Amino acid sequence: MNADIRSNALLDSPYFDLAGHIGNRAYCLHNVVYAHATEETAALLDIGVKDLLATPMPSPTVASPKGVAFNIRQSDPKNGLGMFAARNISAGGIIVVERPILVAPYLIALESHRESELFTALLRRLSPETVARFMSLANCKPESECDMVEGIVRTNAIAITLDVPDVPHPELATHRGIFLNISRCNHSCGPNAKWQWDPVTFALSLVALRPIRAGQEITVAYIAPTYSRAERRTQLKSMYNFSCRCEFCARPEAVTYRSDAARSELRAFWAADHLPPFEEWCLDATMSDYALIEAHKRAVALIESEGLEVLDYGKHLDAIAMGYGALRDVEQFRAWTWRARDCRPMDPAGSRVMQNWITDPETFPVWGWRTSLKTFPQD
Ligand SMILES: C[S@@+](CC[C@H](N)C(=O)[O-])C[C@H]1O[C@@H](n2cnc3c(N)ncnc32)[C@H](O)[C@@H]1O
Repeated sequence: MNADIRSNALLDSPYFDLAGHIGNRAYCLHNVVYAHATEETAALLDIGVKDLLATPMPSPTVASPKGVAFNIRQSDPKNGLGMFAARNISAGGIIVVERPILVAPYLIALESHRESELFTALLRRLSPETVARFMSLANCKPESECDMVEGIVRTNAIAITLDVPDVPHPELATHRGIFLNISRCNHSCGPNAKWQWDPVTFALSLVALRPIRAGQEITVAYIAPTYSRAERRTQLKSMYNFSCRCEFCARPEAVTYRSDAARSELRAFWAADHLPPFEEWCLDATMSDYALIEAHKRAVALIESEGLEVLDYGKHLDAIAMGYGALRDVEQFRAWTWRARDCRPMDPAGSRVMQNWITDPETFPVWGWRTSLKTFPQD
């Protein structure tokens, strides 16, 4: 393979300088080796990138739940197959942890090969069962655009970042992976799950963003969901060739108008200058006691109405709890810390710390900061 692609012997060194070789890439086909696992992954990698990856890859730090939490079956007929909850799943719960079957750079500096030839070469390194499952995945691309293998990759690839230096060349870390189960998740503009990639263990977790009832479809967002309905639909059509049929796109026009405004407000929420930093609010008596708390509560309300827990929901809950802690409001502090703790069931260490704060609020690191520190600015 390398003979046909531009090669550079320098890249074969594990200590090579990643910068400076952008115009002279050499790739290799590589089967990733996992510790204590039999999953198979065929990867097309820059040779230098391959040498920087751990081998064998360590075991995932989070495991798939005991007993299958999902099944794959027909969704709305026009949406094809989808992933459905096999039992009730709580917010923050792991639905499945999966290794990719194929990995390739997001951008491949090709001189003579077509992408589809590279993907076909990768498929030859996998078992017939895995190849058959790959070939059964959805293909949204017309034949006039690309062949079936490339169409399947382009329909199902999920962006992943490898554990290699990405400065000043982010493309060296930026890759795409194909996952046999998680690829079956359909898109929603108010998704109830999200992808969480761990580059160190090469594992993708699917995590619930809010409680999902048994039988409900599990959805993710293929694109940033804060754009307007019209913008989202244009993007989904051009990237994945479908007209979104999620419940948020199906809302009546008047609701869509409010929804677009809410999403735009959420997109701007963390922008610089929008809110004073927490320490500044603690010190400045000219600001309302509730300035920060009310802003974050509004964001929480907008997120809940739009189904956008994917947008830092936990960070807003933390900020509200912190605000009440700084004001020494025991009751509200406990209530919001409880909520912040409940959206992190997979973080036992963090949950324990929060539980201690609920039991004894005075141990919260910024307890009473605003009530004891706030001063009026001097002229
Ligand atoms: C990655 S696949 C998802 C799984 C796919 N439904 C299957 O049968 O394997 C992406 C394709 O699913 C369909 N799809 C996903 N989300 C959809 C939605 N919200 N509305 C309509 N079609 C959707 C589209 O055909 C899209 O190109």
